Amino acid sequence: MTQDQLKRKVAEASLEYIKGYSVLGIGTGSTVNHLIDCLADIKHDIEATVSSSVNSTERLKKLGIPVLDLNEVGTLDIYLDGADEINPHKQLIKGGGAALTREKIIAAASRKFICIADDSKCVDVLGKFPLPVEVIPMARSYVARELVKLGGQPVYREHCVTDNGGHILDVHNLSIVDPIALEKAINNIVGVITCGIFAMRPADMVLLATADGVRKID
Ligand SMILES: O=C[C@H](O)[C@H](O)[C@H](O)COP(=O)(O)O
Repeated sequence: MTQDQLKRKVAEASLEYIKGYSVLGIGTGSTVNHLIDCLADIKHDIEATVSSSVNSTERLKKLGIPVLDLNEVGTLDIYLDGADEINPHKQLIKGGGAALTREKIIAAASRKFICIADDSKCVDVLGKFPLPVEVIPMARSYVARELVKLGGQPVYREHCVTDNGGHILDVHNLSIVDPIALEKAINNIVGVITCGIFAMRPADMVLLATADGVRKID
């Protein structure tokens, strides 16, 4: 089975877990794109969504699924999103698609965060995937120097402007043994909007597609 087929499989499996919820938080990325396609079949049960990116918003609206501003909704019952890396504590690296800040806001504002992914995303220690850090553009080189002091090798993601007008630094060579401490340290650098470590607010449940089926990690 290809990685894309696994993504489809886990997206389909996640429908079971959104039954009974009429307002859904929807993430960003290729796994979520499969989920959005699957939502088309059950769109009459969905009152509205809150989306973490312009891309997901456009896809949802194309299907006729309403998208609301998070400010209008308040606390969300459920949020579904993919990940770039997942450790055994359900802590994540996210932001490969540059949507990390809005994703982190929706995750923080949600009672339950279900991460959907294929099993290639599982690691023991986070950091093999270069850590995305969203920065205010004028702070880019200052933040990069501070990230070097933390042991990383930041690389500017050229031609990428986030939905918030931010720039992305992808930080290589980090072995993230204490994800909460590093998340706090990076978020404390002046000019950082947020970093792609989701450790202070990890996923509550991970649905993982494997060649043998979808595994639930609760
Ligand atoms: O910014 C993008 C997001 O964090 C995605 O959820 C993450 O990159 C995983 O994407 P995909 O489902 O395409 O592997």
